[in-house]
Amino acid sequence: MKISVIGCGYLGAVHAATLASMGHTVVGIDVDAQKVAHLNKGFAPFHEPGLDELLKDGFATGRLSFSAEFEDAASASLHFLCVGTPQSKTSDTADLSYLIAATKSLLPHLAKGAVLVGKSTVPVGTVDMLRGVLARRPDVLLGWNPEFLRQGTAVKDSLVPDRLVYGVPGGNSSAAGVPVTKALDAVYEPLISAGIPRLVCNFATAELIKSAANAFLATKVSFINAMAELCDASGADVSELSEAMGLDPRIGNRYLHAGLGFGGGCLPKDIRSFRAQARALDVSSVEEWMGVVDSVNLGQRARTVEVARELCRGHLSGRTVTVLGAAFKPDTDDIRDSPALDVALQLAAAGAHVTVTDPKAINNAWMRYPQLRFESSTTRALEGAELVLLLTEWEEYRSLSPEAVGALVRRRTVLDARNVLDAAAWEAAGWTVRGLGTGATAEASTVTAPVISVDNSKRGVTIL
Ligand SMILES: NC(=O)c1ccc[n+]([C@@H]2O[C@H](COP(=O)([O-])OP(=O)(O)OC[C@H]3O[C@@H](n4cnc5c(N)ncnc54)[C@H](O)[C@@H]3O)[C@@H](O)[C@H]2O)c1
Ligand SMILES: O=c1ccn([C@@H]2O[C@H](COP(=O)(O)OP(=O)(O)O[C@H]3O[C@H](CO)[C@@H](O)[C@H](O)[C@H]3O)[C@@H](O)[C@H]2O)c(=O)[nH]1
Repeated sequence: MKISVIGCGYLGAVHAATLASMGHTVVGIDVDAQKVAHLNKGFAPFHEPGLDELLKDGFATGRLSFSAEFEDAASASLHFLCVGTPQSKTSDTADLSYLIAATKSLLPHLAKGAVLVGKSTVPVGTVDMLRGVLARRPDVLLGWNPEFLRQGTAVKDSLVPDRLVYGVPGGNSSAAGVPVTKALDAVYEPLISAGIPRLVCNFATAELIKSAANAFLATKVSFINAMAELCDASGADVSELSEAMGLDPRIGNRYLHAGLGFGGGCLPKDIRSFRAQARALDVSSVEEWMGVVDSVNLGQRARTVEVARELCRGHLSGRTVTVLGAAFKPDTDDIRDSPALDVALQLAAAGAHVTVTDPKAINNAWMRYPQLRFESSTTRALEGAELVLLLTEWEEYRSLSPEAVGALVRRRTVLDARNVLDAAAWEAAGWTVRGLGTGATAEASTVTAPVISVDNSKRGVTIL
């Protein structure tokens, strides 16, 4: 099938490459000409494991191309809308202007009877609104096919998704939806043959499934982070609590990892948009719920700064602090609403001398926050630190040697805000280790790690 993918960011570029790998002829359209040029060279314009290989395969077969011209989408019979729906600058609502602009640009190039399917995450009622934009083209068939991929594992999530959801006119029981269902079945034939479950529903349900799924994931994370606060107040350990809770299959251990909380281009803006939708629909339970999930999440960032202050004996001003991690999570260079950078900015605002390092996100972070100091070498970033904060749990930070890092820093104190380090091993190497929710509040405020002078001969030591 000839398919176009409109919007080639973290979602669209992966979707286009995945569809080409399934045997379709795909053109990706994006208004960002630089991104298009990058993609046409066979390289992803962002870090996503496995995507470069998929792009190269797509070009090798001649089935994949990218363009900044909407007319290049004209020969496609099915179009996927994958543009951004960020939080509006002035409220919690999703900004749908990119979606409307993309639909309008595509409109003159849609073949008769073309199928237009949205993948972007949108508030309930968006498809009805888009019908208005398409009013003069009643022949165009609309569908909504929300996407559930995660950055960092986007290729695998696209090739082996947990489920496919189709929003179609009238839902599962209406004849009006059949042509859209058939078209989407043809697109996803290899996945359906492999037994991936597919659910067909009406537009409102499809829109809400996506929002509700993200709201539930965010709820799990904020729930365990609220428990972490309780653990700190009572001397309990949230990692043990979470492990024990998760062994009950009705609860499960995924999205139950306590720490600095969620960030990124999806969960934070999606729960705010969900909250705004609930408010507009006068459903106060969801509105209040999402408000609590959001404030618990942001509270983890404030708590991290407070614990850092405690570990610096009450004063951040003038302290030399190293932040490990800038991306919102490991295996991506995405810094949208990054908890790590939020904390780094708060530490810097409190007067600390902050150095941030990250394996992949330094360039994005530096362009967005030139006021922060960045260092690409982990070794150099750690030299002379009085406090180390592990804020994004990249594998290379999880596997740091406490002895090697200890030789670089001035004070062996680490705040593991992702609760991933082997605290016993670090303590055995003379470190004071604090996590979030490890029940150590009282102890930590009294412990003082020894000050170690920096041995400059260790400069350039590779500790990874
Ligand atoms: N990132 C994810 O993991 C993920 C997963 C599932 C769903 N989503 C949803 O997918 C949508 C896209 O998210 P993203 O993370 O890929 O965003 P993104 O910002 O990385 O990508 C959006 C792309 O759309 C392009 N664009 C903007 N206006 C355009 C227009 N008028 N015509 C053509 N292209 C245009 C931008 O240049 C950009 O490349 C959002 O609704 C998001 O919530 C994202
Ligand atoms: O136990 C956990 C799990 C995750 N996180 C944090 O939660 C955030 C989101 O993580 P993740 O869900 O893995 O990343 P995303 O790529 O943002 O994916 C989410 O958002 C996408 C866009 O809507 C959806 O498609 C995915 O299904 C949904 O998982 C990150 O900051 C993680 O650090 C935790 O703090 N604790």
